[in-house]
Amino acid sequence: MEDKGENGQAVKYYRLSEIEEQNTFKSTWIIINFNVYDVTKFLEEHPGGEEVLREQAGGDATESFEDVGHSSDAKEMAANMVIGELHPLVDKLVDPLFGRGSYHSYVPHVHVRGAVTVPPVHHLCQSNVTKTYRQDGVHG
Ligand code: HEM
Repeated sequence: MEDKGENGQAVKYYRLSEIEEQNTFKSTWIIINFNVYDVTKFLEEHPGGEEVLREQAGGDATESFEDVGHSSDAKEMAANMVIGELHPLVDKLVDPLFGRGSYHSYVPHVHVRGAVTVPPVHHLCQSNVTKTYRQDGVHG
């Protein structure tokens, strides 16, 4: 699926299942903040070592990336490795409470358009909260 990004350029969206397959030395992708990074060529150059990247291969590395407190230089380097974004629709049925720990970080991106999966109730509530104000000033 392609779409227009903020700067008008085409954005490539990858399904989680596609990303999960890219976990080999031949092709190593990671997700950070819904962006998909191809770090295959960077493995050996990574100052933190290739092992930490390999451990996150095919999955969501947002938390580990943030925990390290990477410098702004590191963030710039990462920006050059972006190949696309995580697809906004979750394509797998994952138990929201007992499944992968990283599931929750995908949830805010989920738009329910007849999708196979339903975000946890509290997220639905958040997006459905609407306030109506009646003309007599009483909050409905
Ligand atoms: C595209 C993604 C990444 C890029 C471009 C990147 C880049 C860098 C750079 C430039 C450094 C040197 C220190 C700094 O400038 O902050 C560094 C250190 C480090 N990185 Fe990454 N990194 C990436 C992803 C990750 C991930 C996903 C992890 C954890 C799983 C990780 C773990 C570390 C660790 C442990 C260090 C060493 C910190 C230290 O020695 O104090 N990095 N990384």
